[in-house]
Amino acid sequence: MRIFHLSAECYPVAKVGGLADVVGALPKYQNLAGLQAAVVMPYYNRKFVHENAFDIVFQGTTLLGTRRIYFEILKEQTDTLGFELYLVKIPGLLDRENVYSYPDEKEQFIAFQIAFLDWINWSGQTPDLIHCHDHHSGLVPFMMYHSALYRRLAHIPTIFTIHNGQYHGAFGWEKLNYLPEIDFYKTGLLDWNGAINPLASAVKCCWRFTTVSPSYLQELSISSNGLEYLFYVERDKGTGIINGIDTEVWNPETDPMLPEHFNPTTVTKGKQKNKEILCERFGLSVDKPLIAFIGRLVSEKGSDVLPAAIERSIKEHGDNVNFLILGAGDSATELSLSLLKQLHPQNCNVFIGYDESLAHLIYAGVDFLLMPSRVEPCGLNQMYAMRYGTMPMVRSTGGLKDTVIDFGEEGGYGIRFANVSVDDICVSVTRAAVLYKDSRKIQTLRKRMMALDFSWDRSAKEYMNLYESLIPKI
Ligand SMILES: Nc1ncnc2c1ncn2[C@@H]1O[C@H](COP(=O)(O)OP(=O)(O)O[C@H]2O[C@H](CO)[C@@H](O)[C@H](O)[C@H]2O)[C@@H](O)[C@H]1O
Repeated sequence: MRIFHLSAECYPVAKVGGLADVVGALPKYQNLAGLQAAVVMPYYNRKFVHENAFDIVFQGTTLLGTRRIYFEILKEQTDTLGFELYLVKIPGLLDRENVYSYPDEKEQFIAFQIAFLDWINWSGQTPDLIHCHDHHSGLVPFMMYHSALYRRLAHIPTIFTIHNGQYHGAFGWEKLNYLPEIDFYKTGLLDWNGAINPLASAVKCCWRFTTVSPSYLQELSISSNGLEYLFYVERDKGTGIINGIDTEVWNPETDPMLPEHFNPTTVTKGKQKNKEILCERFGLSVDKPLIAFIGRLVSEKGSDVLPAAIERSIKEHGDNVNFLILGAGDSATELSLSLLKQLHPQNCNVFIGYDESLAHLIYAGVDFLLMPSRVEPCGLNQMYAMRYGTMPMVRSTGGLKDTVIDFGEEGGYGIRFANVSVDDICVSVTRAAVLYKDSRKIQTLRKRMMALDFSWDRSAKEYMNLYESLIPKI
């Protein structure tokens, strides 16, 4: 079965967040299970692209409104990532360094999708299924089924996976002419609330959509930035499949980004060594419980509550608890965190920015990972943390609810709290600080977490079952 995954991000080519991790891992595990899964993404002027060799496998021109654009499809020569990787390169549009936030972002992603469809159409390829991820590829199902240009592809099933339902990629109707000639009677399938909404269109037009956890599927009908009714009406098309993690990349026994490797037997010593290195670098004490936050500093992640919660916790615990933050995003939160670091240099440090290897060291070296998310479609950080013997402290929502059981319950291993509030976070910090003193219990819980199976094998199988239900002949 030949599958194309379409995504704006893919680790290690270009990563902004968890979307990249999933698209960089799922196809690899699908291929190991016997599928032929490939990834198609925009070309980025980045390290991976410079360090690997590519062939131009297709060249074409297409129209974006009145503008004729030239595009190339590049294929990485050796399939080094465990799957075929294709990049869509469009000079002046898809050849830049960053993934998001350019003023002509809409044009970039529309051109990406059109170039992909033109390529498979004109090169005579007929994949068994096309799997689109998030709104950046959300117009593909509509164009395949309602543009005469792509009639040859109209029988191919499409799956749309929602990693983040807060972002829709919506734009005004004045840009309709960017799309190839479409069936005018079907324009309602593009619309939500008076705009062209790629996420809504994908949910309406795809054969099936998935969310990255079962709880998130339920939550979308209650809160999805205006699409609640759509998710309610289309609920029977949706399936929640929890993400896996790439256990080859995230392996504390072999991770090249860790100064000290460890396994469940050597976890206490291994984590202590990594903690020492981390504390030395950030001027923190190894003897105190160390709680970290890693992620985008945005409201979805609840990061705006962190400064007040950390400040109060430090006071409540008479300086006997330490915090380390790695992230970037909202400038007001960045500023408050930086001030906090100046006020409490012995108890709190902050690294504003993106640093993949520091993230690995933090997962390995800290005792607890705090995730006070308002919205968390799946969350990968808590799974990375547990794989590295670090206890997650999570707000009970979305995928966090589906993957973390409170240690107060039978067989539990994490800390859960109900609200994104200073009060709830402080209570969980207290629970963490008390637990930290019980080293035997901590050791038992670390081993329990490290024994959990968050590998892709299970989730890849669930996607496979879904694909098979759409293509009965395989
Ligand atoms: N400053 C920084 N430096 C280094 N590394 C950093 C970093 N900030 C974030 N990261 C890394 O980026 C990834 C974030 O993954 P998440 O799943 O938490 O986030 P995201 O919200 O982007 O993804 C969305 O898609 C994923 C995948 O489906 C869902 O799990 C999630 O709930 C949904 O919001 C992790 O690998 C984390 O270590």
